[in-house]
Amino acid sequence: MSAVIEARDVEFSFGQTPALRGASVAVEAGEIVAVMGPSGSGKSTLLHCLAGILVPDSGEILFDGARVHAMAETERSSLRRDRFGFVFQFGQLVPELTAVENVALPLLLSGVHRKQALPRAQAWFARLGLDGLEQRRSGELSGGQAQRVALARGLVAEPQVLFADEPTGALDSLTGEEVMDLLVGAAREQGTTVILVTHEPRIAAYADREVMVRDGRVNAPDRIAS
Ligand SMILES: Nc1ncnc2c1ncn2[C@@H]1O[C@H](COP(=O)(O)OP(=O)(O)OP(=O)(O)O)[C@@H](O)[C@H]1O
Repeated sequence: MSAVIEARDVEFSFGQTPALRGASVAVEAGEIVAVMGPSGSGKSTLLHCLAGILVPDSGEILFDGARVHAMAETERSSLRRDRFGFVFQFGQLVPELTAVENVALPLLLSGVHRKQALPRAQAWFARLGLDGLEQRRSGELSGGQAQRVALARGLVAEPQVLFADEPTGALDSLTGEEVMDLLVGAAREQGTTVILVTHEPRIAAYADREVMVRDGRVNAPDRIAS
């Protein structure tokens, strides 16, 4: 099978600080991959390069046959909006909007009319056990509830790839596992590919496969010891 998204020999530095030093990884459609590794090893930078948020200094990012590293910012921005979904450690909900408006946001930004977007967003509330919380603002939600709202926002537009950077990092372990059950269940149902950055083996265990980032490079787990 061929990869839906791939990094080839990617290098990226923040000024003088090298974050990626020839990172390569290929992820197949529908696969759930956990990106593991020590703090500062380059996990988030790799995710940001794959998602077209950062542009590599050298190397290639390929998505569905397209050369993401060579795209103009406007093209990468449409790609992120139309084909990718995102969930971060701290849900990053827009505090001025209600929970249902937050979930509807990616649809509204893609040009879906409010009349269609809000019911589609609404449908996620029952699915994620959030019934009745639609009109709350982020300050009126628990951490676990807010993260489920963020997950719904990441998946509502049925992205091809969901990028999740420590999505359970701010949650207690039980709530974190609930969020992971929902994330994996919904992704499998939609056939969404998931790239999940985590340093917790318990969370990585939800993935089909783990890759390990060390010193800005990606190793298969069985090659780490050598
Ligand atoms: N905005 C930035 N400016 C300068 N250096 C940065 C920036 N972001 C990351 N770095 C550096 O790049 C390297 C890789 O960072 P990155 O955040 O990708 O690692 P990580 O594996 O995700 O770490 P963590 O698990 O702690 O989140 C580190 O040396 C880090 O200090």
